[in-house]
Amino acid sequence: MPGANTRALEKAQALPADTLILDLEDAVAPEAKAGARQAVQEAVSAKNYGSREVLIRINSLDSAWGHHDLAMAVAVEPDGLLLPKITSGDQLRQVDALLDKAGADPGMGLWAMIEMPRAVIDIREIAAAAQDTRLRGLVMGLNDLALETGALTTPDRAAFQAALMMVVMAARAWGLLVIDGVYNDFRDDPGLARECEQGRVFGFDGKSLIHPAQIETANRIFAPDPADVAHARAIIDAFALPENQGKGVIQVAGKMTELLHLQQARRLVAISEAISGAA
Ligand SMILES: CC(C)(COP(=O)(O)OP(=O)(O)OC[C@H]1O[C@@H](n2cnc3c(N)ncnc32)[C@H](O)[C@@H]1OP(=O)(O)O)[C@@H](O)C(=O)NCCC(=O)NCCSC(=O)C[C@H](O)C(=O)O
Ligand SMILES: [Mg+2]
Repeated sequence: MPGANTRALEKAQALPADTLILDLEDAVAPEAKAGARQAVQEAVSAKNYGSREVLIRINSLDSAWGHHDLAMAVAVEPDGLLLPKITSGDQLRQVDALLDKAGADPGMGLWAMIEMPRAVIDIREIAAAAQDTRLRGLVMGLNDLALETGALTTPDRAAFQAALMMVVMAARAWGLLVIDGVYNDFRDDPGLARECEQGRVFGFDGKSLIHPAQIETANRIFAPDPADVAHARAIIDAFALPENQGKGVIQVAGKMTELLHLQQARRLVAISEAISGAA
């Protein structure tokens, strides 16, 4: 939500979203930047967002506002910073070093917007910064990617599918979370649902949203299916049986089930339990 929109900042206290992104970048006009920074500072300091994770999207450090945004964020300690238009791992290292120098809480994570052609091409190098920085996740920015590439945004996102999958692959290779881009037509619920389904098929952990009306759909589609959770529990129980100790492959409900499926099952159950715990 735009940092300049104080009604949205207030409304966010009751929205059923896992994470709130308070934006100081593209959703805020240049003349409103200082006011938005002040509003975000007050909103985050008040600590009224409960268990929702709070990220502040700061302006680029190359802009007139980036360093002021960073200093404010260090002071109010959000859960993380979302960095726009990242094109290299070194940019993440630079912010990481500034956070350390400013004495930021080591728990404050970094998230990178992947929205420039160079970011997609160099995604492997950007994601690898997870090894030596606070990088926690990647967020697709398809509005900027469309602007930069000239590619058209169609309902099947054909022009972006390769990029989307490259980013998911890189995130998984380096143990990062990965969030799909926004759907601009916030009154088109079937369209949003279709895009959430596609994002889920591609392996995204969730979807970034721009309007409260989009939350229910995204939560429904990205939440684990109860039947899948039940099957995951059956896999965990089956591998725990004494007769299956030391086995690498067993059958569960008629399906070949290997240790990698056990790993997947544990992840699904953990997500499901996190959602019920937060509800
Ligand atoms: C798109 C909007 C400008 C529409 O706003 P509005 O016309 O006010 O919508 P509504 O009248 O339907 O709003 C109903 C109520 O909901 C509140 N509201 C609206 N949006 C939000 C929000 N994002 N968070 C919290 N609350 C919100 C309104 O205040 C109304 O409240 P009430 O008074 O109680 O009725 C607007 O939705 C908006 O600004 N959305 C977010 C835009 C944004 O943040 N853009 C940046 C992120 S997208 C991006 O970064 C793309 C990426 O970088 C890329 O390149 O792709
Ligand atoms: Mg963008």
